[in-house]
Parts: sequence; structure tokens; C-alpha cells
Amino acid sequence: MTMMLFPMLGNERMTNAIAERIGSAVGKLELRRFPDGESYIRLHSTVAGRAVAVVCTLAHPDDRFLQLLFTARLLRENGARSVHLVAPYLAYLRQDRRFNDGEALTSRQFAQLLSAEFDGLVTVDPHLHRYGNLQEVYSIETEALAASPLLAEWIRDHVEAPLIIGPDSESEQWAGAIAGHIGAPHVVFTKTRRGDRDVLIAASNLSAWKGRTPILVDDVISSGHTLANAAREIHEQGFPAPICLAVHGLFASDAEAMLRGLGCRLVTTDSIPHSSNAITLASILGDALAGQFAAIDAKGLRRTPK
Ligand SMILES: O=P(O)(O)OC[C@H]1O[C@@H](O)[C@H](O)[C@@H]1O
Repeated sequence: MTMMLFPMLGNERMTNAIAERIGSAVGKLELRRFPDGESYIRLHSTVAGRAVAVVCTLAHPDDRFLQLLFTARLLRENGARSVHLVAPYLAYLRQDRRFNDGEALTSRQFAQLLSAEFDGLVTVDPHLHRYGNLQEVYSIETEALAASPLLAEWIRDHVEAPLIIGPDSESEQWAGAIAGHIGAPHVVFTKTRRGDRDVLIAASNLSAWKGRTPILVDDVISSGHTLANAAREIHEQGFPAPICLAVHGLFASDAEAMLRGLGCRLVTTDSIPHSSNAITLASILGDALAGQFAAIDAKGLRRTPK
């Protein structure tokens, strides 16, 4: 099977690492903006008969989506055997229900848009809150990988006596898994969200864990208010500033400055390029993609160019 990977802008490092992991070629795609902001895209590689994947992390998806869609169609028009998407961070999962009348269910709509263009999707820790799994909204093959073993490994290598803390009930899945991997204690706080940047955290009593290094773990840091408020609660109980360990560091607006201002050390995976990246996902993404290529290859070409 001949495979080829294509990076969307800003995804070159991850693409090269995945390609190296699975022994794939990296194709040449010319991507630029015209002065009016429209996209110019030109394929310089031969993809006919090949299984191909586009690597595109989907932080700030509105800025990236059209180029991604144009690229997927271009690859298919040029005869790619199957077109996959590697999205280390998958967007539009947090609006997973209509919280108020008239709201767009963007998680479902986005899933439908991607499912129409790609044969397979590989991602890491998608924000599955009310959805049990991605197949509830995606109609293509999806692989949702867990970063918790890698986060646990990082803690084992860098922190002597950790206390794993989840900031809210949703984070129990990551906090519990990580703590289980390294045999560390974990506690989970409770959160009430009153707005995009307005969250209340109720902390549990941590006195039994004095002397341990607090590590806040979460899937996403967006506005940073969830972890900032949890960090304040931890500080109130006489602990040092926690390490904030997250899979996806979106760091919207002043999130990074706010967390660093509280003395927190920030550690994230490289799902979204950022100075806090310390854990690479290339190996798990590459292995899952290779598996998808093999499975789709066995089934044969699923779609024909329109
Ligand atoms: O508080 P910010 O950083 O904006 O949002 C991230 C939090 O919101 C939740 O959906 C995530 O699981 C995380 O706990």
C-alpha cells in the first residue's frame, strides 16, 4: 500500500513525525492566501491510487475549515484511493446539545461536514461529554485515542509524589485513568459553569495529601478559568501552585498569562503547537492511522470523485 501525508499550514512538524513513524511519504501541497484572503491550493504530488491523509489540528476551526475541505476534494479529484483526516485536536464538540432554544447544534453539523469529505478520522481525547462516542455524530470510521497513558508517563518521569486533581466531574475519566497508571491518589472537584468565562469550583478537602505535588489534569484549557479557579482553591489549602497538565492547550485570549500569573507550570501535548508542549502524540496518531489505512485498503475504494 502506498501512503502519503499532507500537512495543512502549521501542521508540518506533526506530519513529518507521523510519516517517520509509519514510513509514509509526505506530499507537496502549495497553500497560500490571495490578497483578498481567499485560498490558493495546488497539488504537486501524485496521489492516484494512494491512501492519503491530511494532518490538520482543528483549533480555530473557522479559519481552517475551507482550506481543509478544498484540499480533501482536490486529493479525491486527483484519484486518491481514500482520504483520511488526522486532527490531533478535534473542534466543535462542546456544543453537544441545544442549551437554549434556537441554538445551532454545531457538534452535529461539523461532524456531518467532515464525514462528507473524509473516509476516516483519527483524533485524541475528543471532548465527549454527552455523546458516548464519536460514531454517534460521525458517519465515517473514527479512532478516538486516549492520551492518558502518555500524560501518566510524563508525571512518572517528572514528579516524585503527585496528587492528581480533576477540576470537575467530567475530568474524573482522565484523572482516574492517569492516577491508575502510576498508582497515585486522585481527587475530583465539582464545577458549576455560569458562562464562557465564569465557573465556580468547589474543592474537596486535600489535607490528607499534604506534601504531595498537586497536578490538575483536564482535556482542554480554553479560557483557562476552570484550572485557574481550581488552582486558587488548591492554594487556599496551603499547597504550592499546581502543575496544569492538559491534553489540548487552546489558551484562548489571556489564559496562559492568567495561569502563569498564579504560578502554575503548564504542560500539554503537541495536539496544538504551544510553548507548553512537552508530550508528543505522533506515535499513537501514526499507529492508529496506519491501522485505518490498512482496514480501508482491505475494503477497497469507497467513494468516487464527483
Ligand atoms: O474553563 P475553560 O478553560 O474555558 O474550558 C475548559 C473546560 O471546559 C470543559 O468543557 C473542559 O473539559 C474543561 O474542563
